[in-house]
Amino acid sequence: MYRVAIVGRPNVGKSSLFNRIIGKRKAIVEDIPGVTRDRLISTTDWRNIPFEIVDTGGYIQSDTDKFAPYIRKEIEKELENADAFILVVDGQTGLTEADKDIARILHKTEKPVYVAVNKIDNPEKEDNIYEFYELGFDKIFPISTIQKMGVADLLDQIIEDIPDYEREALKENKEKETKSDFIKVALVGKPNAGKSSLLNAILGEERALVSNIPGTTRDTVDTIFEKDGQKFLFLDTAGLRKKKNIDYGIEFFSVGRTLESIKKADVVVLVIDAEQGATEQDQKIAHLIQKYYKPAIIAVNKIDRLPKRKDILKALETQIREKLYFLPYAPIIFVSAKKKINIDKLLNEIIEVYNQAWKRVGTGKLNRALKQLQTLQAPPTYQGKPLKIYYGTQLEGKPPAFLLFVNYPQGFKANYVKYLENNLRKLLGLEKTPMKLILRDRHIEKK
Ligand SMILES: Nc1nc2c(ncn2[C@@H]2O[C@H](COP(=O)(O)OP(=O)(O)OP(=O)(O)O)[C@@H](O)[C@H]2O)c(=O)[nH]1
Ligand SMILES: Nc1nc2c(ncn2[C@@H]2O[C@H](COP(=O)(O)OP(=O)(O)OP(=O)(O)O)[C@@H](O)[C@H]2O)c(=O)[nH]1
Repeated sequence: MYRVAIVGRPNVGKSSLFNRIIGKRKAIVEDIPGVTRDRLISTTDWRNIPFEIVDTGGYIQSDTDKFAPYIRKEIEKELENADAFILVVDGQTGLTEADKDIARILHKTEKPVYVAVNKIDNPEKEDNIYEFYELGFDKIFPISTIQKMGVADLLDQIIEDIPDYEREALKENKEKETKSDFIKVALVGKPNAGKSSLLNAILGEERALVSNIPGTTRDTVDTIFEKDGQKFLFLDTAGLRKKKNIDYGIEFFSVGRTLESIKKADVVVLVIDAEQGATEQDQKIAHLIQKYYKPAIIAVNKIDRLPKRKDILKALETQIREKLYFLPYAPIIFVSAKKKINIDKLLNEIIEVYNQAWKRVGTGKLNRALKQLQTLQAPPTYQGKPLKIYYGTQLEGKPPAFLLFVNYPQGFKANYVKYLENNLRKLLGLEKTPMKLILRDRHIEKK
């Protein structure tokens, strides 16, 4: 996903801007190796276009140039990761040496840089932005996060500069993802959920090969496992096979490692402790799964500890669905690693979910479904004109992504897109996989 990083010296209002952009959404801490300060990240959208926004955090509470080395290191890390930058500066203080330092680093990249001159709380102060042209960037916006001014214009410009989605999607596919012999599985979950036990239950008596797959990070160890002719590759199982003694705080949960496994996986198994139900930490991991559009299974472990009553399981399922409402496609399976309950079922579900993620839908079938859904519930109007979906086509690769050509992409509100998504899942047999709907202006095609 397109990633926009907020950078700037301390106290200019980076966090205020970040919070204004994400609104009521939740941010999670992103763990980047080598970075000294926490980074907050959230997926958000503007005019229906999703993107990621990162708050690179404050650096050091000092206004001397002593913090320059830190800033340099942190921003240089982000130069690779982000697709665009918002350089926040303080319009009341004016241009500082530290701003220039940061600008110098940002000039190393070709990626777009937007200068947000913050604390312009009064339109009369807009002239304060001119001195910032010295930084060498021409997209400069007066904003006030406190007065809620200027942020929309800034976001409009950012969105406009995002390269067209289809090209992006195709570029991803060029990395040539093909359906391989192995299903790469990440077993993730909070400490003590039972990941190690579950892996052992899966491996059972059968001898698993522990392999060091070349090209992956040096210290990861993956485990190959084969059952009834289907090969599975369990990712990063070193920590699961040999217990590590890391004391995760209750508040802080390091997602770095988990994130790496999730990114690599074909299917993510999120292990949840049945006695606790879905917790805040599970929610954080689930957000990552969703963010990377990963097929997933929610394995509710330790059911041997619960009384064998249908209503209890039902209530647990409801709690999990509510808490992890943004992963509606992930099947829930109740398992016990200890008593080996439903282990085969879990493996079969991994295969099923994997196959759905690779499913190809014919253009005829897709367009009949789109037509049917528009007839059942017509899209709303936009600026007095009826919205229309002309036709759709599936993009290459997984998970299923559909490009829909419409008259006004910006007019389609989230609830109608959700309606389409939910019902396309049913009509196309994609209930267990994430899916992307990309709305595109039909006229762009002709440009
Ligand atoms: N007047 C005014 N003050 C603002 C505005 N935005 C932020 N501030 C104030 O500026 C100060 C710093 O804001 P933060 O958002 O914490 O700045 P930051 O860049 O994230 O700071 P660090 O975490 O130290 O790097 C706070 O006291 C804010 O209230 C604004 O638009 N106008
Ligand atoms: N009753 C019961 N206990 C289980 C089950 N699965 C795991 N446990 C217990 O839960 C505890 C944690 O299990 P682990 O497999 O070490 O959990 P983990 O998720 O790998 O933990 P970390 O390595 O800390 O991330 C151990 O005491 C296990 O014996 C289960 O199905 N039933």
